[in-house]
Amino acid sequence: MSGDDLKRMAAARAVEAVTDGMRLGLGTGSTAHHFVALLGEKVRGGLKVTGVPTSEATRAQALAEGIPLTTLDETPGLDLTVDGADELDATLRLIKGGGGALLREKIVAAASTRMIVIADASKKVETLGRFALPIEVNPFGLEATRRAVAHVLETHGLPTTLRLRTAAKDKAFVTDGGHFILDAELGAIDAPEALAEALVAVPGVVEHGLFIGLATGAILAGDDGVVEYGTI
Ligand SMILES: O=C(CO)[C@H](O)[C@H](O)COP(=O)(O)O
Repeated sequence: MSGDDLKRMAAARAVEAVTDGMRLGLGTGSTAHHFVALLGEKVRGGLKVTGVPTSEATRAQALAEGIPLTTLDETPGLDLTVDGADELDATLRLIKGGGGALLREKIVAAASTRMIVIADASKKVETLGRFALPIEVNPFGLEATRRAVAHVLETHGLPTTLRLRTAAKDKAFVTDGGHFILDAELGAIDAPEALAEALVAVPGVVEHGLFIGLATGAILAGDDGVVEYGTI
């Protein structure tokens, strides 16, 4: 089975957890794309839900699918967010932001009673850090912020190389919120909570991709089938 088939399989299981009247956070990325497409089919079949998209890309897709949308200003509390992840560990700590939507993804997940991660089984790791940690920063003072972030990484015994994420033609990638992303190749993050706390304390850091205490369940699809973790 292809990786994309596995993503769709995990998404299909998550759609089963959606019930009438739910206020949903709609994730970003290729796995969440499957979820939004399958949810759209259900909505066209009569399911009543409202969604808050975590990116402009997901907003466009959800609108095309006919999924009614709301905002966190109109609807500050959500029942369930379904989103992908770049990595997750056994305690449902995540690295997210490979698609650059980490800020809105974290705000939406934090506003939700439950967050289900959908992914192919290759995303599960023993120790977070194989995937480069995205750190979203304000463009103002980029070099000063980069130095301060490198200092935090050094004090946590981690590699300090930070790569400014680029888009087409070597231009800096710009998030939906108008920020840049520094990707940190860390290898293994032994103390994610401490690192998360230290990173958000750096002026200029808008958010980082460590999602701790947010996911309540995970659906992972592999060649042997679907495995669920936590509460679905
Ligand atoms: O965090 C994300 C976007 O910011 C995505 O959820 C993450 O990158 C996983 O993407 P995919 O489902 O395409 O593997």
